[in-house]
Amino acid sequence: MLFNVQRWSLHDGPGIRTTLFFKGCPLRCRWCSNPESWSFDSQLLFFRQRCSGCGACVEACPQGASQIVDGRAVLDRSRCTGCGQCVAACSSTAREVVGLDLPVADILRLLRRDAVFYRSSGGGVTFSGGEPFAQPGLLGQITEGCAVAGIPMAVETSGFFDLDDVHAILDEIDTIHVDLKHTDDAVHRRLTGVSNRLIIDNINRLDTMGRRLTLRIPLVHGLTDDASNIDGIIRLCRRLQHLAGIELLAYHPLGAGKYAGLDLPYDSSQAAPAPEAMQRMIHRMRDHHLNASWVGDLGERQ
Ligand SMILES: C[S@@+](CC[C@H](N)C(=O)[O-])C[C@H]1O[C@@H](n2cnc3c(N)ncnc32)[C@H](O)[C@@H]1O
Ligand code: SF4
Ligand code: SF4
Ligand code: SF4
Repeated sequence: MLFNVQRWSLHDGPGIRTTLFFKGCPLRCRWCSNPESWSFDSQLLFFRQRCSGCGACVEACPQGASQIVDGRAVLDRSRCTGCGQCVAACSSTAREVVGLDLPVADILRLLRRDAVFYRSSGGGVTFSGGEPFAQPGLLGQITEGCAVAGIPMAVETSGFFDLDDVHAILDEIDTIHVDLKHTDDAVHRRLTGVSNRLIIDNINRLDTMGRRLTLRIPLVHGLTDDASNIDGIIRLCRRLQHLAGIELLAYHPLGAGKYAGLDLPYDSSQAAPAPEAMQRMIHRMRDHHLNASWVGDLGERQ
């Protein structure tokens, strides 16, 4: 299952791209801008502040998951299956379903239709998410179809996957972006819910296999921008033989509203490091002959 298909994307790899966002992720990064990607199942986003209390969703719901209480709709998530039947009934755009269960043939048709733009711009398809490697069956069928159609492929991954399971898929993918959120395992567990050992192991294995990868670091002030993390990343990167570059991503709060729509808590005190601190990190990495750049909110590179 996907949760979004973004055409004309300019920042998820070279050229003009179509980005496929895969649903489902084993991590829970505190700052994640795509919390609707976490669950592998279809889900309802419910924006309470837009609700007029008309009651149409109560009629439409086959599960009895919606009720009107004090003039506003209340959603019982334990009953909601994310079927989306209430969405069309709601004239206030208070409801939205995330989850696209598209047949692979339709996805490939869409990509082939955009292929003319890939050819003229050096672009292609990018697999993102969520964690694209967490759905190896779907990803494998799409990569197979893209390989036949000659569509260049890129991936944005958390690095948290079983490399042995996805070896053949990786062989088809041209451009690899792997995140590393923190080099300290205990901190990584606290911030993302999982250990970083598999991620670091995969980065090292990909490098040993001769794969050129770009390492991405999301920088959240006070969480991932500490000197020990930057030093740890420098140490790791200096050992890699095929590193294409390091991209520092400054935290942005663009996903904040979706947490409320999913009834998830969000820490709105999170912030990006100051621009001067970002520049210092870049220079420190460059002092170690690493090809580091800063990618801003809108994908602009500095
Ligand atoms: C949404 S993720 C999808 C790929 C994969 N799940 C991962 O984390 O690498 C794509 C990129 O967005 C970054 N990202 C996620 N939330 C962010 C935020 N609030 N601010 C800046 N970058 C963020 C991730 O670090 C990752 O490099
Ligand atoms: S998504 Fe389906 S189950 Fe959930 S509230 Fe709407 S109609 Fe009911
Ligand atoms: S249909 Fe929409 S506006 Fe009407 S009660 Fe339900 S959520 Fe509120
Ligand atoms: S790994 Fe990516 S998609 Fe998963 S929680 Fe972290 S930022 Fe979000």
